[in-house]
Amino acid sequence: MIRFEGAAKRHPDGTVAVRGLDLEVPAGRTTVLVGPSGCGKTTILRMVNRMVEPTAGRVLLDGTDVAALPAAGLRRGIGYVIQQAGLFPHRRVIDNVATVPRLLGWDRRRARARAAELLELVGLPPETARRYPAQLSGGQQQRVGVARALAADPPVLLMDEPFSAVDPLVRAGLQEELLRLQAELGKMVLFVTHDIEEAVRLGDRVVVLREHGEIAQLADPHTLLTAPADAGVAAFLGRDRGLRGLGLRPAGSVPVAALDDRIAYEGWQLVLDPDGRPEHWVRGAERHPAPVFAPSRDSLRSALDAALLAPSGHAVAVDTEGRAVGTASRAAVVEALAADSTPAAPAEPTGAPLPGQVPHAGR
Ligand SMILES: Nc1ncnc2c1ncn2[C@@H]1O[C@H](COP(=O)(O)OP(=O)(O)OP(=O)(O)O)[C@@H](O)[C@H]1O
Repeated sequence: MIRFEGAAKRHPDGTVAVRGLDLEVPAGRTTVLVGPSGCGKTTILRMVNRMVEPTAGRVLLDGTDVAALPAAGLRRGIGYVIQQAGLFPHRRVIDNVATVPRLLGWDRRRARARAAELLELVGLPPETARRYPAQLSGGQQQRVGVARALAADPPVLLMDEPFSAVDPLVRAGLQEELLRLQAELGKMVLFVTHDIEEAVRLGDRVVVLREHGEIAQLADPHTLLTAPADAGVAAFLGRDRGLRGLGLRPAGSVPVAALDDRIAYEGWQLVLDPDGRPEHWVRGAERHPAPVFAPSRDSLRSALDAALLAPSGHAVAVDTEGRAVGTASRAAVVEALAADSTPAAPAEPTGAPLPGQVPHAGR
């Protein structure tokens, strides 16, 4: 387990990158740090392998303060994957992957055999082994980066935006591969991304950060999407951000409940204009716009946006004329996402989807 105890980083110029983080990263699971640019994600990740030393607090790895461990040895025991893979350009792919085993004193033959095994594990054809990194595609280079990080079978993998430099299709393939690998290997993965779709897809737990590495919410993806902690998190999940893959899928599968005055929308009441078009959600003196989606025309993305941004937690479904026909709760939208993303699986009769099902919503 990795444990951050009041871990903070203040740069010499006074910039506070991370104000003081308390966080536990459990073994065998994938924990994703997500948040806007500059919120401190990379800084937090690098505190683990001592590429950044905290200016206050500490980071414990399985109970030992990493500051007490020699940096080189610590890093050999932690896989590290970065954007653009960071491969050695003048070494062949096989020798890139064999680097850490060689540093650990393995003979060349054994290190190369292990490297060949790993290239296969990450889905690279054997002929890529003899090539140089520049002779591979971006997606293949990222796979080599993952193979290299796994070479010494480290219990911990740090991944810093590892897939953000490749196009969306390749990226989806790499994410798929990581899910498969993780199901097989069960590493302690700490993964950084600014993409909420990637976060909910890969994470067993998602840590939404705001400025200075402050935790806005820590939850499994299902909880995050159905019960964002506050308006800031909802806005981050909602409009303009991530979950783009959902934009291609129709919202027709979202179950819409009939409008009913008796439903308590957490105290909010929906106000319609004389033609039946939604105007506002009103609660006492509070008044908020009522985000809508048209099931016949809009995407799941629009339905999710509307549900996340509605103060009542319910999106208003409208017909093609914009008249309200019913409402859909956040949970209903998220369940539609989960159902839609697992068409091949036998249908679960009832109950909320488990964490781990919903994260694959982007597929
Ligand atoms: N050497 C430095 N000196 C001063 N400020 C720094 C230094 N390195 C990073 N920072 C600042 O610390 C903050 C956190 O940086 P960090 O790279 O951890 O953010 P991030 O969330 O990973 O961002 P991004 O998503 O853009 O990569 C930023 O405001 C950044 O400008």
